[in-house]
Amino acid sequence: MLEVTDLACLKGDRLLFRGLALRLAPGAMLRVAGPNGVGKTSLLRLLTGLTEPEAGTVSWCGVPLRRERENFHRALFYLGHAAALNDMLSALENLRFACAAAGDEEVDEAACVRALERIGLGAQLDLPARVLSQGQRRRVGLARLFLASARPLWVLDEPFTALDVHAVADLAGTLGAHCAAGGMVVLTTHQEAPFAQPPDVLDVGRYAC
Ligand SMILES: Nc1ncnc2c1ncn2[C@@H]1O[C@H](COP(=O)(O)OP(=O)(O)OP(=O)(O)O)[C@@H](O)[C@H]1O
Repeated sequence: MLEVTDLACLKGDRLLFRGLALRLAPGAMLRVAGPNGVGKTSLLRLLTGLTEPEAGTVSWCGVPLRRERENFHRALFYLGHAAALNDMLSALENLRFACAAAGDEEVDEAACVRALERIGLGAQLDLPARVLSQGQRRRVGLARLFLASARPLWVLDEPFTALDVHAVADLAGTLGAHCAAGGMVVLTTHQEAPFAQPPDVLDVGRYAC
């Protein structure tokens, strides 16, 4: 269970939002909505513990994040809005590096190959990231979803960006299946996706200062 109470976010000398509250139970999917610049990415970074709130608390299983970091990070899969790839490394090497950096020690090369094949990059495994298209770069990051089923909380910033219509539908199905299995998803997106069960929506603009 992820719970947020009375959250405020300061950027520079500007208070973006305050009084924001949410609760995410197993099986739930939440879409964080609002116009450009309202603070969606900033909220996701607060939810993942990457940044500290100006006020309020983010709790995981009833314990504030600042006292729960290790357990929380084992439970979290976070995908930022930029595809953070090393252009010199291949798609497979990038995925293996991302898994190692996240502490997924049990993930071996064969599992990474299967994940990349599952996401439609079977023919690009050994291509350097610098020659991949934007959608293919996005897919390298998303391939980790197929290795992260043990992590209940998925926080995804614009996961559909640059994906074609089939990949959008496939990803929507993957996220729905994760929730149906008791996982939780928080995402931002500016585009509609064909979810079988429409996610709950949190409009950050309601809390804007
Ligand atoms: N150091 C800073 N000083 C002042 N404002 C900042 C600073 N850093 C970020 N901001 C502002 O914080 C706001 C929130 O940015 P954020 O990326 O969270 O928005 P967003 O809702 O995710 O936008 P988008 O839909 O465009 O991705 C923006 O208006 C941005 O200009």
